[in-house]
This record gives sequence, structure tokens and C-alpha cells, in this order.
Amino acid sequence: MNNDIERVLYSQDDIKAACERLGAEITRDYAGKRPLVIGVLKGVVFFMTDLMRELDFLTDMDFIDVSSYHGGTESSGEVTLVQDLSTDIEGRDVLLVEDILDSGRTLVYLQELLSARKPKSLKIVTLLDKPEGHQMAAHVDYVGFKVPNEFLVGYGLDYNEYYRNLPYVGVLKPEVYANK
Ligand SMILES: O=P(O)(O)OC[C@H]1O[C@H](OP(=O)(O)OP(=O)(O)O)[C@H](O)[C@@H]1O
Ligand code: HPA
Ligand SMILES: [Mg+2]
Repeated sequence: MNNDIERVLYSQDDIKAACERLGAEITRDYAGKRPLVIGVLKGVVFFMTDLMRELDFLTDMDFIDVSSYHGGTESSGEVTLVQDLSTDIEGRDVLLVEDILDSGRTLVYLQELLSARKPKSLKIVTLLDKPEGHQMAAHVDYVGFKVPNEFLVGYGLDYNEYYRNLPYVGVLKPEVYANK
């Protein structure tokens, strides 16, 4: 698996430090509140579990599963809702947690979907933001790292559903997905 990685962008230690920094900032901003934390499956699983443990307030969590890459390296352009929330978010302070903001389609879709359900507030945290990938303007409130315009895997991010379990974020060698 490691032979398919061109270079490591963020090590386990880098990611841990980012989770601690974001967790402290979010903890300050939500003082006195009990936000619902929503993770965007599947890519977010590792970041969600690490970030949640840095939040020093009472909170519940839920997940929503949406998909648009279908295993490939390019967005299909269409976001599909695979599995909805099980929590009513009306009147709640909601913190949406994403692994990566790339084209922006997923977050624009989720912002529209969730805002229509009338949460009291909706903020978004993403571990990774790829500015050169943006095609739609998605607003995010907290960012871990700004990343270069390359296809990344690891720490939840997949190619063809693989590589999610790498403990770091790395650049996938283009020959792995060339001519696919
Ligand atoms: O900004 P965008 O271009 O929309 O890309 C970001 C989204 O794409 C990936 O999800 P994917 O559709 O691959 O589903 P997965 O999380 O199950 O892998 C990633 O986890 C984000 O949710
Ligand atoms: O760079 C990426 N890697 C994996 N999944 C993704 N989904 C959007 N961008 C990416
Ligand atoms: Mg994916």
C-alpha cells in the first residue's frame, strides 16, 4: 500500500496537532452550547473520532452519508444522498465535519439540505481544503490544512475505496489511477 504513495503530506503527528488546534478553537466558540456534531461519511470517520475527543463540551453526534466520486479521482458532478441523519436538527446548533473540501459540490449540497431543516446555527469544519479544486463557493468556518491540487488518500480519503486506513494523508502516485 505504501508503495503507491508519492509522498506523505501530513503525518500522524501533524494531524494530531491539527485536531488539537481545531478542537480548542471550536470548544471556545461553542462555550455554553450543546451542538450536534454531524460527520459526512465515509471519508470523515477518522477525523470525526479524533476531533470529537478534543471537544470539551456535552455533545451528541450523527452521520450523513453522501457520495459523488464513486471511487474515482473526479467528482461525478452529482451528489447522492446514501443515508440521511437520524436526528431532527431544527433549532439545534449544528457542526458539520468533513474530511476534504475539493470542488465544493458536497458542501454546497449539504448546506442547502441542512439549512432547509432550520437549525439554529450551522458551522462547518474540514480537515483539508483544496483551493485550486473549488468550482462552487462553499463556506467553511474551520480548516485544518490548505492542500495542493493533487489527489490525496489516507486518514479516511480513498481511491476506489482503498487507502482509507493509511494513518497519514499522502499524495497517490498518478500511475495508480492513470488509464483507469
Ligand atoms: O468538494 P467535493 O468535490 O464535493 O469533494 C469532497 C467530498 O468528496 C469525498 O467524498 P466521496 O464522494 O468520495 O465519498 P466518500 O467520503 O464515501 O469517499 C470527500 O470525502 C468529500 O465528502
Ligand atoms: O483528493 C481527494 N482524495 C480523495 N477523495 C477526494 N474527494 C475529493 N477530493 C479528494
Ligand atoms: Mg471518496
